[in-house]
Amino acid sequence: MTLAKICGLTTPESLTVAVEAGAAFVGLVAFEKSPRHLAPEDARRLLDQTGMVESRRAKVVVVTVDPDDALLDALTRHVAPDFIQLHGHETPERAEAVRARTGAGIIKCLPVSGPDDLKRVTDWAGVADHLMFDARTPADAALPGGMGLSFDWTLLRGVDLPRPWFLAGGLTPDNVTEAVRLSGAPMVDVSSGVERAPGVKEPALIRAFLEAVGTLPGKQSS
Ligand SMILES: O=C(O)c1ccccc1NCC(=O)[C@H](O)[C@H](O)COP(=O)(O)O
Repeated sequence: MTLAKICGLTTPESLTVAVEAGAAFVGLVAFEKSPRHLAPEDARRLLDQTGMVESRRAKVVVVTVDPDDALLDALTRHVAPDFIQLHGHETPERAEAVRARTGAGIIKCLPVSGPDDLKRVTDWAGVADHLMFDARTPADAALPGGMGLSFDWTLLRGVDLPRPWFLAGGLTPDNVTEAVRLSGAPMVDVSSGVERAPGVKEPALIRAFLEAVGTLPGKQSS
């Protein structure tokens, strides 16, 4: 079974659709430059509005970019996420400190534009619970993720990876089947591919994406 994360959810409607349609992970973005940004208090309100605090029907992931301790403390207090996704230039040492400070699991995103980018994987073997491979955004891009950009999925095929991993970047309901076939990904992540405008999720696209993922054969990730 291929597992899916729907990222950048900001409304009760889209969060509910994602969970009910089978997302294993739901992502909330805590990064002020993002159109999907939620302050910790707003993230908590969203979880409360959808009953997610009690049910935890999907794992809650908060996406951060080089978070400082004040943000981590606020996220822990208000959200208590299952995972913190590190989407910046964090080192393995900083990731260990984030885990110790928050008690959350760690998803480390590694940007990919070519085969050399996969060499960094070994640094994260004993540190991250999950890895994420996302398209490297241009140096002048507004955001380091959530840009709808993809990379050569075949780079990941047959690569021995030390942790369960997500394929991310430019996935859509129409291409996710091919992306998993070419990469061998056990888990997939999407944001802009299920939006009608930046930061505005489209429930029908969330359902279509999760339906496509649900039909995939594949390895069960842990
Ligand atoms: O989504 C954002 O706004 C964002 C901002 C800053 C850092 C990371 C961000 N998103 C991280 C994700 O996990 C996205 O789902 C991932 O980059 C894939 O995005 P997309 O290509 O739009 O599907």
